[in-house]
Amino acid sequence: MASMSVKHAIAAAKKLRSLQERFNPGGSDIYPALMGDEAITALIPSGNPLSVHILMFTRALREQGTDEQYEKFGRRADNNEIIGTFAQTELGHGTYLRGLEARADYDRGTEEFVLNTPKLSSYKWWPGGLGQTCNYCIFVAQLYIDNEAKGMAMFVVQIRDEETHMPLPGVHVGEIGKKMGLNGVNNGFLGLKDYRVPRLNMLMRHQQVLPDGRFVKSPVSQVSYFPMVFVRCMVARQNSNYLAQAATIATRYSVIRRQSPIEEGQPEPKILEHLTQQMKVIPEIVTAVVYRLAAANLQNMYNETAEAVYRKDFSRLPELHALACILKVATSYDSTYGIERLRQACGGHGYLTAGNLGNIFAMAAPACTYEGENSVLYLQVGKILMKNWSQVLAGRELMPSMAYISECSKMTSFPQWTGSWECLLKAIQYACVGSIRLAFQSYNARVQSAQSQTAAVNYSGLELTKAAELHGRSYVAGNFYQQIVNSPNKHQRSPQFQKVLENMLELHLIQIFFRHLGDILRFIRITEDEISALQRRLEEVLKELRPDAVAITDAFDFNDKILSSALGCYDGNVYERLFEAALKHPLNRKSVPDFFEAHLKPFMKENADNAKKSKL
Ligand SMILES: CC/C=C\C/C=C\C/C=C\C/C=C\CC/C=C/C(=O)SCCNC(=O)CCNC(=O)[C@H](O)C(C)(C)COP(=O)(O)OP(=O)(O)OC[C@H]1O[C@@H](n2cnc3c(N)ncnc32)[C@H](O)[C@@H]1OP(=O)(O)O
Ligand SMILES: Cc1cc2nc3c(=O)[nH]c(=O)nc-3n(C[C@H](O)[C@H](O)[C@H](O)COP(=O)(O)OP(=O)(O)OC[C@H]3O[C@@H](n4cnc5c(N)ncnc54)[C@H](O)[C@@H]3O)c2cc1C
Repeated sequence: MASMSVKHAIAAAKKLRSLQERFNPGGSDIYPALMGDEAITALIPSGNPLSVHILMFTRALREQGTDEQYEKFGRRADNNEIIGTFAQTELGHGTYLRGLEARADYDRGTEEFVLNTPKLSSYKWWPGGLGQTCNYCIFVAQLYIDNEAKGMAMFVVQIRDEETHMPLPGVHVGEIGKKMGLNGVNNGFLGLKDYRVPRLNMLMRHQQVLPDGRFVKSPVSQVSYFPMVFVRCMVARQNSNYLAQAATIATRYSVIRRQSPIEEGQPEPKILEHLTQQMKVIPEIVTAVVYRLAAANLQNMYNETAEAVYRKDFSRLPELHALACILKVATSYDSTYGIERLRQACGGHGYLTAGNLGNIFAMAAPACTYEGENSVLYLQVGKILMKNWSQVLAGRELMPSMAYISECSKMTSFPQWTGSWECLLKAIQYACVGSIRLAFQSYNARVQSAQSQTAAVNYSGLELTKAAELHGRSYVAGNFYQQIVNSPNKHQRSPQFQKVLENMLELHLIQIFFRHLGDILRFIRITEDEISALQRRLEEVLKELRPDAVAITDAFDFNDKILSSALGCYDGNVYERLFEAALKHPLNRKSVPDFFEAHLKPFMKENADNAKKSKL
């Protein structure tokens, strides 16, 4: 599987090169890489072994290395002359980066770093492509000078000979084993023993070690985390894509499959005529659209921030970090749960490999873990919200994506309930700010009672993650509302198209309202009649969107090869394709399976003989 994946990945990487040249000659725009990676990823159901090379290795060399280091290593990596990965996570640590055990000791006598993974738990473990594909890596280690820890640093390390691909002396490298999915990615392990690299193999754009061993600290230590921020932005887009693929499959199947008359004596309808089926499928279509728009926004913000960081302007880093965390978590959670809901909406056939929904789930699900485990990132955002609430209390302005927090903090009560879109959006934001205030009271009380910040974060963790989740909902719903209601190109849309978009906004806001009704009722008084009115509107907007469901998913424009699903094929010949796939199964090559003579027949005969004996 790994070699097939590498073959496909190389073919797609060549396509990526032509995309890059067509869309952005010589540029470093992310979109061709994004498209290329999506194409590669979608065309290789077992995952793309070059993904981390494309997304992290090349980018770290460009953003963390000096111009000279880019010339030496980055250009060859961009040109796929060398293939690398990003080796940060260890067998013993993934989340807690300050606990990483791999070390780099500076030897001023030879102007080299001596790299070691001192214990088994220090082995790098998980990096994509590390097992067999890569001959280089970015090796993340704790930097030591005269045995004094200086923090994390990144090193360009060659792990295999470029001609023979043999592991180099001092390198212990291999595959970590079968996974739930992505088994074409050859995630690997790496141990280094007294492995020496020249001083100039440490990426030194932001921090330096001088020949005499003097250390020049980075102006902003967090800039070394920047490669992860990019991938979190990527995950937001990639996972909204996975959800869109699954929604396309389930929608097409739901207008082919007929089951259970709605009226006695009537013919069996398409299953998408059942209201409960509409509630399983249509909200997922809308969620895919909502996150694709949010991810595009985030990507633009990433590009702007990356250019600023390149100019040593780090001012936008904190906001990008917060948004990248919140969107990575929200899209990976919602896409993973949404794909499983869509699989279930396809009944038994949804469980067949020929439907491909299981594989799309297996591709989407690990994003809840990699690039920052989701609940850890929610806690990270919770901490940032605490900091920003202190700013609100001090009357200071907040970053643009948190401006609503200041506005809501000035409201003494929630205005008269109208049920309008603005009202629904404000209700979600108001509940978020109420949750932030409560979390802050708990967190601050703990800090005031002499608990350390880290301990206070831990013991306030449930309220911090709730506040973070609602902040994510507020940001995503607010972005969608702006794009539908206040977009500058709204006038270019046909009235019919605008109506479909507004129906999607109506559905998204009502769905989020009902999902967080408990959180909202904690801070806002809403009557039973007002809630029942929203229930009616939910049923109504599902009915309104039902005729557009296929057209919206067709507009995602996934061809049959990308969907790779007998349930979601464009021509709708589901049963013929399911049967065709079944007949291809190896067990159908013979009428009598080999196990009959070897196992089944003796087993049945032994039981028959025993039955006869027991009658005698
Ligand atoms: C294989 C896939 C195939 C197909 C799919 C194709 C495409 C799909 C897209 C992507 C998938 C492709 C590849 C994925 C491969 C996966 C790679 C990895 O997983 S790489 C390893 C990822 N690891 C992590 O993310 C580690 C998580 N941990 C952390 O980030 C930090 O430890 C944590 C943030 C939790 C804590 O940071 P720490 O410095 O220890 O402490 P603290 O929280 O106090 O923060 C201090 C200070 O720094 C600020 N900060 C923290 N992080 C960042 C950041 N990233 N950027 C900017 N600022 C940051 C933090 O806010 C705080 O600031 P203040 O001091 O409070 O001001
Ligand atoms: C498919 C895949 C590809 C990957 N590719 C790469 C790669 O290319 N390069 C790379 O370096 N890494 C890679 N990783 C590793 C990934 O980054 C880590 O798995 C991830 O960062 C989580 O760390 P961990 O596995 O150590 O989990 P842990 O951090 O041990 O998490 C286990 C549990 O502990 C909880 N926990 C941990 N810390 C805290 C805390 N402070 N507060 C509360 N709860 C906490 C977590 O929430 C989680 O529930 C990959 C992983 C996967 C699954």
